[in-house]
Amino acid sequence: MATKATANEAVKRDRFVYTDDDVIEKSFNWQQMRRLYTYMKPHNRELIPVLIMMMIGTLTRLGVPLLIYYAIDNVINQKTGTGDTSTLWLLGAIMLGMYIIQLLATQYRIKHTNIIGQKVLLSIRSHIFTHIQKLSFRFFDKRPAGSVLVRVTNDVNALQDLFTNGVVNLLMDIIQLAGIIVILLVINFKLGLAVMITVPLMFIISTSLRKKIRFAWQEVRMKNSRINSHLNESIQGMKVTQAFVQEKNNIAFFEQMNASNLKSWNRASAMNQSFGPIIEVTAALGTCILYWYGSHLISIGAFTIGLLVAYSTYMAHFWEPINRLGQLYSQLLIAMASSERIFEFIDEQPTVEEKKDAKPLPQIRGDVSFDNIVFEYEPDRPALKNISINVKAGQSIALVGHTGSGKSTIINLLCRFYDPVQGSVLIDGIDIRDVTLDSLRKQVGLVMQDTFIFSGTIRDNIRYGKLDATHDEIVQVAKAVNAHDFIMSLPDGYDTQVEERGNMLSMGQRQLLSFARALLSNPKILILDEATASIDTDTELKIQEALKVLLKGRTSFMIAHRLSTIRHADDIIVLDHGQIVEQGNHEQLMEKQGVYHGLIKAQYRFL
Ligand SMILES: Nc1ncnc2c1ncn2[C@@H]1O[C@H](COP(=O)(O)OP(=O)(O)OP(=O)(O)O)[C@@H](O)[C@H]1O
Repeated sequence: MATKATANEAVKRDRFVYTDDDVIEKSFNWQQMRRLYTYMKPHNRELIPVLIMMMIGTLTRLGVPLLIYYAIDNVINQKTGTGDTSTLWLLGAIMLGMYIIQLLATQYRIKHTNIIGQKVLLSIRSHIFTHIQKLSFRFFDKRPAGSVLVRVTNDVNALQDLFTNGVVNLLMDIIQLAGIIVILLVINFKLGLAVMITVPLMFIISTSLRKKIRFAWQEVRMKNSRINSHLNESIQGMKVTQAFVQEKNNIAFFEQMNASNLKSWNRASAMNQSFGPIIEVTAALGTCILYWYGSHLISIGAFTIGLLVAYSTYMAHFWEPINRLGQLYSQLLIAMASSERIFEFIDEQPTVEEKKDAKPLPQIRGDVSFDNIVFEYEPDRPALKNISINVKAGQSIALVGHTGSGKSTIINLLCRFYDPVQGSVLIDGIDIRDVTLDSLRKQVGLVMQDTFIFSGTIRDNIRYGKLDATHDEIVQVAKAVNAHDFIMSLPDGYDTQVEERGNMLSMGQRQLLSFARALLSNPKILILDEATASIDTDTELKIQEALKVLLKGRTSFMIAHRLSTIRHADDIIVLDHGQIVEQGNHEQLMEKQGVYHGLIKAQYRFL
């Protein structure tokens, strides 16, 4: 039965709300199974020796009790307890040989099913990762980074058991179980039937108890993931927590979560512990029937001691396959939910797609026009309304306006992170929807406000703009944008390792690095999302000088906040609620005493 892991439940206390929207189990679905199998298919050939080894292992396991029966009934004299020693030695040696074969076959099977399983997981993981690289911004708008991460890690890992053990074990268990049943029935039909009363019993107990145990562990997992989310949030927001003196509140909440987790763990663990004894009692019931009815059959001469021993050995092997089949069922249900989420992801198509006949954008001059653009992120909530802008190659454009007025949206459309609902964006007169995404984005450089610094060295970070750049080229661009001096003052110069997201660098330094990165990639069109954070006048001067170098000979679009940047722009576009309300250079707009004049005056008021 599908289990919605309390989808709408939320842990709620003060500001903390965590929803559990993860469905851990789903009912069995053949179509999905078939789709999962496509990842397994390329490894079918590798599976053949594994299956052969599995067969050898199972057959030897089934053969051993028959040897015991033969030794007791045909070699050992039951009155004197003696027998033909050489035959007994021979039987012992055969049995030992069978055990060794069984051991080797099992080792081979486990090792190789694990290898194949890991290969399958690897191909699923890389399929998802490759797919993510192609998805459009619209997709990421809807999903927090965490949920994307979970797909690549947890959901793929959840398939691990199924691929490493599930498939081969299923076959092995069915063969072993069927083999034992057939042997027991052939030897003595009535006794076979009598002792097999325990089989359905074991199935029922195993599936119903396991279901309860599964749910109990799911609760533990859910609570664990809540704790992880809370931990993550707490660590990321530590500065804010301490600044607002919320530590005590945080600790209390964490303790409450921890206590609840422990309670669930104790419950699940107690259930787990009860599983073994209950099954043992059921198995003992089978043994009782065997000895009671078996000894009766022996007394009337219809059965032998050797067969009785063989029967009890077989019955000891009953439980393993039943147990594993039950486990496989749980694995399957979990795999259904995980694979559904994985496939939902893989089926997601990029909204910004390259046309089939898209051609590479030729080397551009840098003319840009927005032709009557209408755009909306959400239906019926236009973010841009009838925007028309014409920019000549080499001009610098400043986009200004209140927050939410549509500045970043214009930039998003120019990079083709989204497509307009109406109108078109043209570069050198070519509609950007007609060219390949690669060739477009290679010629449009983007310097973001939140400069992303990857973990690695300073040199690697600059080189991100042109992977084959030489050291000299890197130093040259760093010098040109005034970044060289600060880089050389770092412990290892260009080889200094910057930690994830560049926390060791100041805002201004990060911005200079991103300028160097952009200059190295040498795009004809440059987009600059100017950082708003106040930086000291010295750095501001450095940035201004760097900007002059950077913008030379390029068409530039700047989301500008600093007056020093705006003043020098060839054209200033003032946006309000997704519309252009004013356009002109600084002097013209100041003279007009309109929205721009108001914005500039407001900025001065704070200076
Ligand atoms: N990913 C998104 N999904 C839905 N709506 C969005 C998205 N991004 C922006 N918007 C909305 O579109 C409008 C324009 O946003 P945009 O980011 O272009 O403004 P902006 O002028 O760049 O603002 P800021 O100066 O604060 O960066 C806003 O109303 C915003 O709420």
